[in-house]
Amino acid sequence: MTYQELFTQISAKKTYLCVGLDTDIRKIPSHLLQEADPVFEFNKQIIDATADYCVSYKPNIAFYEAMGAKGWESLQKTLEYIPATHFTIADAKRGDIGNTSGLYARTFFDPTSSGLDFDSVTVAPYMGSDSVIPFLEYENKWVILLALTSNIGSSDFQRLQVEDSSLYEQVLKISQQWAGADRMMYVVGATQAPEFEKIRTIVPDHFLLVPGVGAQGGDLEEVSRFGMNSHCGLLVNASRSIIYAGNGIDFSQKARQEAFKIQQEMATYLDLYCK
Ligand SMILES: O=c1ccn([C@@H]2O[C@H](COP(=O)(O)O)[C@@H](O)[C@H]2O)c(=O)[nH]1
Repeated sequence: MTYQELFTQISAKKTYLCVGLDTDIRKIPSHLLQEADPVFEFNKQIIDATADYCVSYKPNIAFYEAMGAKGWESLQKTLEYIPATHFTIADAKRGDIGNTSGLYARTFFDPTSSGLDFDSVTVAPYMGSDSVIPFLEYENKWVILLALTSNIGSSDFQRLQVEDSSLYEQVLKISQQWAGADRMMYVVGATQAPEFEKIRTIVPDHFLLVPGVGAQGGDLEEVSRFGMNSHCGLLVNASRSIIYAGNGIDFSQKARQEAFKIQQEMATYLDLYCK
């Protein structure tokens, strides 16, 4: 999916919500456990219930890897079920020496090899350019580079001062030599709202993937006010607050209501701040 296609979806549906498919078999409603593939059945119902109100889905790969071969199978079926109109993110946080990164890229971007055909993958910048560039060798695929994450520990390294700015700002500056806003996004946590204004001076055009609203307490209004650009430029992720909004037979209805609530709020912010 291209930058323009993503913006077209956002404008048409008045939402920049990304639903996180962090599906933990220990947390899904018990009536699904009798299904042949409970994780896929859960995801399928969540997707059916929320697709109208979001533009993106982000399975966090940890939740699938933890289940071994069966988890990879559920992941593949889930990815195939997501409508082509929705931008897909493999939240895998990979990155290694170039030779190995090439194999990670193949895992998420080459369906003839792995069966997976994601639009994008999250990548850690720590090992530098040669660890990221192999992901960019796939046409029409995106790298989403970790910049300023939502967790407390983000200050351990990401906010360390390097020359005249913090390490995460250097990540934003230097990585722009590797790809433009049409192929690269950045992860910035919703819990870091005061930083968004500064971030927008460094990367005015890029999309930011923003996890941390809902369960982590980030403020959607603040993120939107300080982070939005003229092409929206935001994909705001919520995982647990949507997919586990209910735990009974009506779990998907509850998820739909939660996604609808966020979409309604986002429609207001698009009118106010997408300029
Ligand atoms: O900085 C980051 C980067 C990634 N994540 C991931 O996003 C979701 C958030 O889930 P919630 O349930 O909405 O809190 C999850 O997959 C994280 O691993 C993040 O939270 N922060």
